[in-house]
Amino acid sequence: MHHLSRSQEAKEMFQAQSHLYNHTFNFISSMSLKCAVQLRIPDVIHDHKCPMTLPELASALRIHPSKMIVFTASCTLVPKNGEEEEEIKGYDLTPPSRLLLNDKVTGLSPFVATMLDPALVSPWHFLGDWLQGNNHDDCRDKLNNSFEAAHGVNIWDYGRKNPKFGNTFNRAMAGDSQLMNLIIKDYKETFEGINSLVDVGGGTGAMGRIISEVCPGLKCTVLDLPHVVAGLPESENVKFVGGDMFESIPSADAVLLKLLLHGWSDGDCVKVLRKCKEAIAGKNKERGKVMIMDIVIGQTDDDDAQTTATKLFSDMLMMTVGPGRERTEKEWEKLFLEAGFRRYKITPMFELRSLIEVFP
Ligand SMILES: C[S@@+](CC[C@H](N)C(=O)[O-])C[C@H]1O[C@@H](n2cnc3c(N)ncnc32)[C@H](O)[C@@H]1O
Ligand SMILES: O=c1cc(-c2ccc(O)cc2)oc2c(O)c(O)ccc12
Repeated sequence: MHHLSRSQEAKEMFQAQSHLYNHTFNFISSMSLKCAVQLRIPDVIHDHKCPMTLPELASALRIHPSKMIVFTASCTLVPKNGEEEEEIKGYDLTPPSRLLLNDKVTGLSPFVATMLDPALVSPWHFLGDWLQGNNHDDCRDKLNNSFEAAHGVNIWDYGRKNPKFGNTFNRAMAGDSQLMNLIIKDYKETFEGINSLVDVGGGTGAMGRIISEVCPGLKCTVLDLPHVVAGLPESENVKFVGGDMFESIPSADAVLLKLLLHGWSDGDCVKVLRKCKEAIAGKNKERGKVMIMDIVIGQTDDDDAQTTATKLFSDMLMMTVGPGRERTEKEWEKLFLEAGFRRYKITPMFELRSLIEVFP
């Protein structure tokens, strides 16, 4: 084929156009992933027990084969080659799509579905106006974030008023906690000498149950909003308390804050941390500590580009769905000192999460 030679300037413009369209269409990757989760494609392939051809998959999903191409373009499927180089035997699961299986140990399908639920996506349409302080509804008081601009209430009141969303959100967070099953044993000594633990904002208790399985003597109290913990089944070692962490936190040897503080402003974090300090003051002073499992920006020098980008997306997300943000070590340290703590220790746990132990 004969190409007319283009000027360098025109070439750069068309490359720029392609780049721009790529960013514009990036949401299609997310939405294809959401659709794959909705259709339970990972479970269908897993249940088939060997790679599936596109016609087999299309038939199992009751989808026209021509429409299957969209899923091969998302990260959920990988082609398995046959003997001939060009021959594709079928499609199999990738490591990320294995995490989407409805499995007891891992299970991130609810996380994907919730993060891409219209309730969490619609606030992005309000971001520009919210950043400039232009609220659509003049009658409303100052709105704290784009979620409030979109829905008129904060995410927790929205979850209370819309139980379907609230339950989905809680399942998403429980799925994130389930992954801790893979490494919790490595952190057993972190809980040594601790007889009681309060998991503040612990949702439906997934983390409490995981910890109590590896530390059988440990009594765990899960504090969360009353509508979140109402009617949840308790066990000998995992109990629930409905309340408000800004008002009071039950006393214990240690307090756990998993993915909690990143959802709040610096001022709110300092208030919660002061309440945590009161909660651990009375008991086992030697061992008393706050254990934070959260994101640290720039955690290690060898954070790969994808991990860094994911943390920065998360920073934008926290600003959009709430008053929160992700923090660097320096920013975390400032909160601890302001709340009256003296010392902390950061241990990177895995790509997206660190354990920060904070001592009075
Ligand atoms: C992002 S979720 C984290 C859940 C859990 N820690 C985890 O990692 O799976 C934050 C939790 O904080 C709870 N929460 C929000 N405001 C709260 C408050 N004032 N007092 C207690 N819990 C609260 C929410 O209901 C939610 O379960
Ligand atoms: O909607 C969310 C999502 C998260 C979240 C982000 C990144 C992760 O690696 C895990 C979880 O956390 C939230 C949160 O803490 C909050 O207060 C409100 C909403 C969300």
